[in-house]
Amino acid sequence: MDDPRFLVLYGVLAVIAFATFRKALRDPKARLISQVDTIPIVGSSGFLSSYRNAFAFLANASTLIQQGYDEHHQGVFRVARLFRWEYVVCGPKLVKEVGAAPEHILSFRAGLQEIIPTRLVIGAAISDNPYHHRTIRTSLTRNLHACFPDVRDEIICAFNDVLRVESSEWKTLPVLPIIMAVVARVSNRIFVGLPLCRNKTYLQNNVQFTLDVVRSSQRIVLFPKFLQPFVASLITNRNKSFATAVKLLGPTIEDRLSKEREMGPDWPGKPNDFISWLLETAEGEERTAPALVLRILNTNFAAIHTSSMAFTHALFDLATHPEHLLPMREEVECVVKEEGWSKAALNSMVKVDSFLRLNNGGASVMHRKVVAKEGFQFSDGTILPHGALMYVASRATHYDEANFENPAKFDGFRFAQERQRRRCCFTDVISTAVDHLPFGTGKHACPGRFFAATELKAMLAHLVLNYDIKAEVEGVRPPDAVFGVRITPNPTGKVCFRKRMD
Ligand code: HEM
Repeated sequence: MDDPRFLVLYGVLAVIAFATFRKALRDPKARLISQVDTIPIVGSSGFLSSYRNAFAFLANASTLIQQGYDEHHQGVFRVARLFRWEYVVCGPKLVKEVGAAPEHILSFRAGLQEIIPTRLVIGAAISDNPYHHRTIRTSLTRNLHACFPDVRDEIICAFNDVLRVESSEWKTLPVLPIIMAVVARVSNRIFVGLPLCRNKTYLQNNVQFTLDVVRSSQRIVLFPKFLQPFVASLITNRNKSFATAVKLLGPTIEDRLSKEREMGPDWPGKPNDFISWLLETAEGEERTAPALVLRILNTNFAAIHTSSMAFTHALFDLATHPEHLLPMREEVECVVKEEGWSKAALNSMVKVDSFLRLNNGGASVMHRKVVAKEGFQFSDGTILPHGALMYVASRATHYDEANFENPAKFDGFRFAQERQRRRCCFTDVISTAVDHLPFGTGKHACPGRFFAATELKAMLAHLVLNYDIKAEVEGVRPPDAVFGVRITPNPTGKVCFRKRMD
C-alpha cells in the first residue's frame, strides 16, 4: 500500500469512477444523443470546476444566465447543476415554441416537480388532478367585476389593521410580512369569505404553509430523486398546516356540502366565492371537505407567494423612487372621481399598471421537462433529450435592449408612456407576450393573473391615495435575497409610511 504506484492506480480508478458517475448523473439519456454535446455550455465545463460551478449557481445563477443570454440570445445553452444539465432557452422564437408545446411533449407538471415537488410538499392529488386551475381560469376571472367591492373593502380594512398608521409621524415597517398578511386576507375574502378571511390563525396558517412549501422545496430539490421523499418527511410541516386548515375551514365546507345535498346545487343564499366555484367542478372523491380544503390551501400557496413577492418588489421600488408617488396619486384621484372604484376603473389607471410591470424578479420562468421519448426539437435544430429540464431566461429578456429602451434605468412609467405613444396594440400588466414573462406565455400562462392584477392594482391605488411612502434610507433599496434562479425581495427590508399629508 506504501507503493506509490498503487496510489497512482487508485487515483486513476477514482477519476474514472467519478467521470462515469458524473456522466450517469448528468447525462443519463443524453449519452445516446450526440446532439446534446453541440449545445453550448455556459460557466465551467471542466471536470471538477463544473461541480464548483454547480454550487456557485446557488448564489450567481442570474449572472450566469445573463452571460449565457448575452452569448446565445436566440438559442439554447446549458448550465451544470449537481445531478444534471439544465437548458436555458432565449429569444422570442424559441420561447414561443416552449409556450406552445403540448403537455405530452414538454411537461409543465413534470417541470414544476423539479422546482416545487408538489407531490411531496403539498399532496399527490394536487399534481395528479389539477382541476382547480380551470376554476381559477374561468370562474374566478369571470367573477372579478362582481367581487370587486369585497376586494376593495378587504384592502381598506387589512391595510388599516396591519399598518396602524394614524398620524403624520413616519412609521418604519417590514414590508414582506405586512404584504403577505394583506394578500392572504384579500385573497381569502374571495376564496372563503367572511368571517374566516379575518381569522388570524387561519391566515397565519396559510402564510406559514406558503413559506414552508417554498423553503422546503428549495432544500428537497438539492437531493437526488430517491432521497427526496425521505428528506421531505423530515423537513416539511405539511401535515400540521393541513390539519389546522381542516379544523378551521372544514366546517364551512361541510356546511356547504350538506346544504347542497338538502337543497340542490343552486340553493338560495349560496355565497359567490371560490368554495362555491370549486364545488361546481369537483367530482367524485374531490367532493369531500378534506379534499376541498387541500385545494384551497394550495390555491393560497399559488396566490400568496407570487403576489406578495411582486408587490413587495413594487413597494421597495416606490420607496426608492418616490417621485412616482404623486403622479400615481393624481391618476387614481382623477379616475375615481370620474368612474368610482370598480374593476373597470382600474383599467384606466395606466400609471399604476405600468408601475407594477415586470416585477417578477426571478431569473427563470416556464420550467418544462422533456417527456417525449424522442426528445424535443426546436426550429433551429437544437434537440433536447428525454428527461431534460429547460426554462426561459426571463430576467435577461426583461433587461434586453432589443425589447426595452434603456432597460437598466428604473422608469416606473415606461409602459404608460408607450401606451400613450402607441394608442393601440398596447400591452398591460397581464400581458403574456414573449418579451414580457412575469406570468409566462403560451398554454400554461398563469391563470390567476387577472385576479392578481386586480388585487395588486387596487392595493397600490389604495396605498398611494392614502399614504406617503419613503425609503428607510433615502435612495437605498433593500438588497434582494438570491437562491439559485429565485430572486426574492429582501424578507426583512423596511419602508416608512405615514398618513397622507396634503
Ligand atoms: C403576481 C402574481 C403572480 C405571478 C407573477 C404568477 C406567475 C406565474 C407563472 C410564471 C406561472 C407559470 C407559467 C408557465 O410556466 O408557463 C404561473 C402558473 C400558475 N399560477 Fe400564477 N402567478 C401569480 C399569481 C397567481 C394567483 C393569484 C393564482 C391563483 C389564484 C395563480 C395560480 C397559478 C396556477 C394554478 C398556475 C398553473 C397554471 C397551469 O398549470 O397551466 N397565480 N403563475
